[in-house]
Amino acid sequence: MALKCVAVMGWPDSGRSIASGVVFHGVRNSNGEPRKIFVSLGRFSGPADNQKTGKSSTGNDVPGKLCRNLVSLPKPLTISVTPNDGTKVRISFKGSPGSFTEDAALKAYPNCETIPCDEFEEAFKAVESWLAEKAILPIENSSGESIHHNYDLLLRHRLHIVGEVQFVANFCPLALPGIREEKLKCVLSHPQALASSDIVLTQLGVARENIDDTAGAAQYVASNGLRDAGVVASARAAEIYGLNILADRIQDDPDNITRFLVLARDPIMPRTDKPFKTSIVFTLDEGPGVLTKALAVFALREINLTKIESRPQKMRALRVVDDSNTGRAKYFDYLFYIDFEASMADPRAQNALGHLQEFATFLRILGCYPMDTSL
Ligand SMILES: O=C(O)C(=O)C[C@]1(C(=O)O)C=C[C@@H](O)C=C1
Repeated sequence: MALKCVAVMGWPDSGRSIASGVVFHGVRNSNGEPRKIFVSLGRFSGPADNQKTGKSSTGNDVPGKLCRNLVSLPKPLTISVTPNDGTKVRISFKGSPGSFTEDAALKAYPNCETIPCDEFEEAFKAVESWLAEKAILPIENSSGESIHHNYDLLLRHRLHIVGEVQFVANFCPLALPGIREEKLKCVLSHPQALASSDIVLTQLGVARENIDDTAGAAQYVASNGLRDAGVVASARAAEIYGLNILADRIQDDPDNITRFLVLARDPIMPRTDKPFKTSIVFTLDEGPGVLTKALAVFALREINLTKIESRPQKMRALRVVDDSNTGRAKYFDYLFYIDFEASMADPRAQNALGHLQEFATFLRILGCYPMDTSL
């Protein structure tokens, strides 16, 4: 059967069914039965009552049909947009005021109100409970580290990626006023900041102590008046907590970039008039070459991949390949996270995901959002 892909974009019109996504018609299992046929970009919170008419019992558009009222959709959200009523957009983040994540939020939304949270999960929950409109979280660092926990949270929660921010973190050693660097016995900071400042910290010969976030470390040293402890944090943290900046840019790699994701309750409208990226997560059946086949759906359409990450499926980490469970290996089941350079409004991306949906055992679009090309 020929695969037909239809992009469906819509907006909640009565609160019940949020129809914004990509629907793939005509995908069937090997036994000929229709397979679950939509890939959610938005939240399809109600069942598709009538796939033929595209109307729910309440008369709203439902997944399965192209919405006809595209022209009357509300203005799509874009990065740096403030709410219409003039209030500041509220952005939750994990960390203390003065952290690099807050810097990234201010880069994308200069007039935003930031909401510090103790944990990443709390930042998600702040958006889900309408305390914040958006959340921002680090996802990867150019030094090679991915923040794996945040990949897991993206899947566990139903927020949508609506933007990315690339940010060069400028690491500065800070200390109480009057303290010179020779007096420091230890330096406190986020493990990423300590690892990225290895050369300078080794020269100083100081012990290193991990703290949850760079600005939290600055706050701790300042509020406890620690005279033999320094901090690696931002210049803004120095200002907020009354510390002195002893040096600038001590990171081993001056272009050490952290990539942050901006999340919101609703997706934004995919566009083709500027570079967009799409992030997905999927699972595959076990078998030789299945991942190669999955990646080929993008290569065939000349779609560039910018990131691939795999994470074990936490809920069923071990799969028994032999029902008798005698003498056979057990495999980990993996989730594959991929970012690719194409908008879901681009037929190439729709076709690639339609193709992937033919053999992926699970597929979710985490978001389609403008690429940060500022660096
Ligand atoms: O601790 C901070 O200031 C943060 O914003 C967190 C974080 C991270 O999680 O990687 C962000 C960017 C910097 O590279 C260091 C730490």
